[in-house]
Amino acid sequence: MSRLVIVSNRVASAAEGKRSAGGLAVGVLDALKRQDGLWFGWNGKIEDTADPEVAFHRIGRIDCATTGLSRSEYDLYYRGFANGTLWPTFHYRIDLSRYDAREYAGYLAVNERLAGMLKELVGEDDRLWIHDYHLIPFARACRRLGLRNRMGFFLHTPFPPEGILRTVPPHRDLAEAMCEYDLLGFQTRGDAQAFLDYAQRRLGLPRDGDTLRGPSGPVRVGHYPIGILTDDVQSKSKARSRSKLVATLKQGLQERKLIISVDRLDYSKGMVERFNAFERLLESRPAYRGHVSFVQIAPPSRSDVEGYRHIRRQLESTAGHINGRWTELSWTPIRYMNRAYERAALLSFFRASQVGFVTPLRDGMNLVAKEYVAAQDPEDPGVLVLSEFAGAADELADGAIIVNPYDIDAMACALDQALDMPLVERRERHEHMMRVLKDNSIKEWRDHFLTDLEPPAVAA
Ligand SMILES: O=P(O)(O)OC[C@H]1O[C@H](O[C@H]2O[C@H](CO)[C@@H](O)[C@H](O)[C@H]2O)[C@H](O)[C@@H](O)[C@@H]1O
Ligand SMILES: O=c1ccn([C@@H]2O[C@H](COP(=O)(O)OP(=O)(O)O)[C@@H](O)[C@H]2O)c(=O)[nH]1
Repeated sequence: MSRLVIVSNRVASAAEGKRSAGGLAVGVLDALKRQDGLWFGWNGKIEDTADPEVAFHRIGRIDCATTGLSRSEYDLYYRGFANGTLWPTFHYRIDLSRYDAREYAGYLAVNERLAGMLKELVGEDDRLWIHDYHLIPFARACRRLGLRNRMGFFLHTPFPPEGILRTVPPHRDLAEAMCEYDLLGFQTRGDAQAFLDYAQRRLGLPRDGDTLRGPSGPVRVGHYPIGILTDDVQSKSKARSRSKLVATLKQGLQERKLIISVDRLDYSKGMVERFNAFERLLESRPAYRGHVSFVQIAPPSRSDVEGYRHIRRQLESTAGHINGRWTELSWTPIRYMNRAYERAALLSFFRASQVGFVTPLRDGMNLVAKEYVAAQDPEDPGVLVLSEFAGAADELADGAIIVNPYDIDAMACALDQALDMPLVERRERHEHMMRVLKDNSIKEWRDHFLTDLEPPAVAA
């Protein structure tokens, strides 16, 4: 029988429900919960052994197989090409991107090693679903080893337009490697279109509707916006709304309104601009001084990559400056926390807040935006202020207040509008967004992708 085999750099840890601060692991775990399958990838550890092995653990019905990375693999593949070159470029930050041919060679080598390990674990009928920018050449490595399985690839980040992609020297090799998959999935129509444009113009591939004629066969291209377990988020946030943590949060607020943001500490998330917008609100509308608090939860991420160390210093100094200027004996305007919370706790914080402030400069989807909406009390919902550059804006534009995260004044106005929005309008907007989230939950994401991965029916 055919099994679903998921391959991603990040695999959820054995203790399901443990703190997890990344959307890919959260999304894949939710998608696999209802189905038997195998999930293969990195165990998150640096292990200096000449002969890395595969270890197995189970999360519910899911078998997980993981392996370590050696120090040099970690440096070249994860810290180097994946997060020092591809991540910034795919988020339109070519100023933060660098290129080193040795890192690219290391990236290819890790893909080959992982493909070799996976070969021993899969049957010939298994469907392979590969995730994210770490593993672009994975299908090509598998094909070279003789694997003929159907293979689909889903990119969780944005895919940039040609002019930006071409700043990565091996751009052509990467795009050709993408054409070894049977199906390529992107978060938004715009991302899918950017890839199709590149493949047609630069690789000269003929196109038939949503399918490219690649050198090794047809490559179907589509967009599959990742969703959440909407009902589950709703019930968890309600169940936790009377927890000790929420009581502590409310005690600290003392009836003040709460603006909340949650992001991995990443330069793509637009946190400096967001802090500045909050300060602009205090400057321009004095009535809010002492009456609104902003909580930013930002667990550290990839802290051994230079761009991340820099943004951390910048945020510390910006938050310090704003709090130094505005804090009163009984009120601290920004509470900036570099720690992760369990997801259920975050959902209960969302429900206790009046505004979800989600303003990335660029983001593949941003699951926090969707979780914020689903976590609200439908009778008295908070308002989502959302960047137009988050993938989630394609679906939530009619219910959220959409902002340009580079426009500090406009973001301050949006906060004012959100804090002051009448109940009737908040309910209408929330209802609208909930319909969208229920119609495109994580189940639809998985089912649409896997249906499209099936081979086309052969005419009798
Ligand atoms: O694995 P890490 O290096 O610790 O980083 C965490 C994950 O970050 C990124 O998540 C993306 O996927 C989300 C779900 O589709 C999406 O909402 C978000 O916009 C993306 O940024 C990254 O793409 C993952 O590979 C990482 O595991
Ligand atoms: O302290 C934290 C911070 C984040 N998250 C979860 O991590 C995911 C972040 O996904 P998102 O798509 O917003 O961004 P990413 O970090 O993947 O770029 C969401 O499900 C959050 O609820 C969490 O569980 N604990």
